[in-house]
Amino acid sequence: MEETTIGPVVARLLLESGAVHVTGGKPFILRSGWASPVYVDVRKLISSVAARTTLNEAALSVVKNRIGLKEIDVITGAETAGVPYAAWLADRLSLPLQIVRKKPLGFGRNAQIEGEVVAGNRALLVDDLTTDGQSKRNFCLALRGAGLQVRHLLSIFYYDTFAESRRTMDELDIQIHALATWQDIIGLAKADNFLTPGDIDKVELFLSHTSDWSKAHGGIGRLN
Ligand SMILES: O=P(O)(O)OC[C@H]1O[C@H](OP(=O)(O)OP(=O)(O)O)[C@H](O)[C@@H]1O
Ligand SMILES: O=C(O)c1cc(=O)[nH]c(=O)[nH]1
Repeated sequence: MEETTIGPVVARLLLESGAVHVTGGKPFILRSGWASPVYVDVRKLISSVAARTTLNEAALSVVKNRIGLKEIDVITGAETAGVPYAAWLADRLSLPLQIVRKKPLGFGRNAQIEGEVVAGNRALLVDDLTTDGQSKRNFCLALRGAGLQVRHLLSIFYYDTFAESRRTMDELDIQIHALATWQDIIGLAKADNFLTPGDIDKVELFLSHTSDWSKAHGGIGRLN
């Protein structure tokens, strides 16, 4: 897939599937405690065979053109929503698959990484979405603790508005490769009337003043 078409194509999938929710009332509370007027439910796409084909094409282009096929030994899906996308990609690339859990299972082998772990292998971490990157820190540290190398993250959707996520990626020395960001969604929503002008204003205000908006609506104002 052409590099320049990936963002708009994936944004269209998200908008057409109804994955982009803008609240008319109570704000959404996100994983880290941010309050938000929007919630992108990327998981919606796992049920669509057509979306699967498109996302696979987009992900393949990203791996080939931005990362390099020879740079990856294993595809690692992040619990929960990253797993299907990772499995599809591993299949297309004929690479091994792993799952990284949010925390060790707590019984049995007490494993946090499922599948075969080969120390030194270069893992491509795959998740459905990235907001402030705190889950990625957790996943990445678990993988590195097990001896894997992690330099690249493939995120189907990336907010790309939280200063915290950029800082986290820098600290972890990870490159994020997103198939779509808010810029793609807003651009398409404006061009094709997917969202009302009022909702677009609401989202844009949140995206440009994320922590203030969150704090004023009952969420956190910064990460602890
Ligand atoms: O913290 P970030 O790195 O910015 O990413 C946000 C996380 O929030 C979601 O997971 P969540 O735990 O809500 O749900 P899931 O178990 O369905 O994946 C999403 O799948 C990301 O893993
Ligand atoms: O950060 C989150 O928890 C989050 C945000 C979002 O838009 N969608 C989602 O599934 N999780």
